Amino acid sequence: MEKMKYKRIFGLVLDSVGTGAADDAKNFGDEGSDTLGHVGEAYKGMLKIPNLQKLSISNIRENTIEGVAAEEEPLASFGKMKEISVGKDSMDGHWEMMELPVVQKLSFFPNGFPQELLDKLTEFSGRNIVGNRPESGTKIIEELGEHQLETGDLIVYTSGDSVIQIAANEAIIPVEELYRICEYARSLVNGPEYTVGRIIARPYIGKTKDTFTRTANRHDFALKPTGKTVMDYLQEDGFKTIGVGKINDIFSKQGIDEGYHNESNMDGMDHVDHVMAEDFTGFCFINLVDFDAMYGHRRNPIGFGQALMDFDVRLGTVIENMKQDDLLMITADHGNDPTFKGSDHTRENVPLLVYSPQNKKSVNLGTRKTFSDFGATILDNFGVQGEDRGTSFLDNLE
Ligand SMILES: O=P(O)(O)O[C@H]1O[C@H](CO)[C@@H](O)[C@H]1O
Ligand SMILES: [Mn+2]
Ligand SMILES: [Mn+2]
Repeated sequence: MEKMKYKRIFGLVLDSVGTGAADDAKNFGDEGSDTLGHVGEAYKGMLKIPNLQKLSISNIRENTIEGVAAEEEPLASFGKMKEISVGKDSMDGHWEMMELPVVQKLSFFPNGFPQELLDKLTEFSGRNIVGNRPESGTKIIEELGEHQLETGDLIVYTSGDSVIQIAANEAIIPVEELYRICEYARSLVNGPEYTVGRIIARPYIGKTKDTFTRTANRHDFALKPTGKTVMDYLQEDGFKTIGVGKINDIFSKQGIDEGYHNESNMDGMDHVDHVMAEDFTGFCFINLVDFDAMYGHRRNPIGFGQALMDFDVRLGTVIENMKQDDLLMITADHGNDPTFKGSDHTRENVPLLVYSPQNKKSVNLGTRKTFSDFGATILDNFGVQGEDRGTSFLDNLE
């Protein structure tokens, strides 16, 4: 293939690592949110992310991240991306990156779920339902977990996203049973009346409210992609597609040849190291979810910063291991400012860092009009025709 500039492309999504309120943040009540900026402020100059810094994480911003200087000679090309999908959840963000922006109306449940849905869940599972409101997942198990241990009731809750989340103590509702209930819930909300982005199984362990801990058996049952994605088109043309972490759930495995489940960010980076040692031609799409699930939603800026610093060390290894014809693109799927009100995602622009050892220059890629530019660039590289919903920046990279 004559045009193929890069043989392997690694797309690395730092889940929820946004870089400042998007211009439509007001519509979401998210004006003033800035995940990276506020994590930097919480660290008062002590946030040490030298590899992200080298790649130019502060160069993309109007004000640099505290303690992280803008580089004079950055290693990567850099920019930001703006989201056009109607929501600010992981599914919206990742689908849009793969040229499938979510423009249909999804169902949200700010006042709890409709009774008919709850009745069906009870009938299927033989269990009563408690919760039934938007809430933080760790708060709701603290509140209702002991009740669940006594009664076996299901804890069903939502958030600002289009989600039905079901929390279940593994000791009393086995994970397999929980998954079956979630699959059933999935079948109820694929439209047209209710169209829900994700059903999320939230298993946890522990005997008392102070010791309840969620486990890595979390599983997301997303809406099936409503059309073809960049990964489908790559696969059809014989290029290899690999999903690491939540990617597999978010696309219901559609368009993915080889998938890896992550136990944590560090486990995810182990998978990345493993995949990098393989010889393939194609695209590896990676999601690291701890930033979001463990620190963003928990509104814990110190934990968030530590996760960034831990990731940064592993990023150093990735950079060292990259081959001449590899391309690394680092971005995020939405924001989740750990200093913001509430516990929901925040509508932010996301960083875009694009690095290859073969590139000689650092180019400012500006603010991309849609996350789909990410996928368009991948297709352009491999000479594959897709939906043309984004603008490739391949030719900007030198
Ligand atoms: O509070 P927890 O259970 O982590 O849930 C959060 O995780 C979901 C998926 O990102 C979000 O919609 C938010 O509700
Ligand atoms: Mn996400
Ligand atoms: Mn989240």
